[in-house]
Amino acid sequence: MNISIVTVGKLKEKYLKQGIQEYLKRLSAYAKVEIIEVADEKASEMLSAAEMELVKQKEGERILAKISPDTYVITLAIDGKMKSSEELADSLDRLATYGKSKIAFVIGGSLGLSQAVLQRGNESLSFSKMTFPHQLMRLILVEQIYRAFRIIRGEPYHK
Ligand SMILES: C[S@@+](CC[C@H](N)C(=O)[O-])C[C@H]1O[C@@H](n2cnc3c(N)ncnc32)[C@H](O)[C@@H]1O
Repeated sequence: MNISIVTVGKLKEKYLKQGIQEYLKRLSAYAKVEIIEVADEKASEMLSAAEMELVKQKEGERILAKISPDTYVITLAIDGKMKSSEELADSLDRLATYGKSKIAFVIGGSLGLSQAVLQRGNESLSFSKMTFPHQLMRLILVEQIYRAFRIIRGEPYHK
């Protein structure tokens, strides 16, 4: 299975980089996982609603340019569908069974995802009703993908 995680902006914090690298290393036993970063737009605190839409639209175009037509896309959004770790594992297992070998998880920038990206998504996944910083979301996501593979393989992992 080829999994890409399409994200907005460069990851700066060392502690997040280290955590993500650790899970990518562990995941290499189960799948090819790559992180694709697209450039973020400068977004000051003072933007109008129209300007915020434009930021999301521009970032969205960059995201969509990285996704091939045959990719199954899972957008991450606060108001997406919540799943347990077992349900996420089951979804990934089913996708593999039905021949969907290319999967992209998409994390928005500080203002979120554009409508165009949400519409491209085959499903939308929520990690709770809370808002997480997009850079921390990467770490949470790679851990949950790793957990999903351990569950699929029936391998022990702390609860
Ligand atoms: C800082 S959040 C954006 C907040 C923005 N107000 C919104 O509603 O999308 C940046 C990105 O992180 C991801 N994210 C943050 N919290 C999330 C959650 N609880 N569930 C799923 N994705 C989340 C989403 O992809 C979001 O676009």
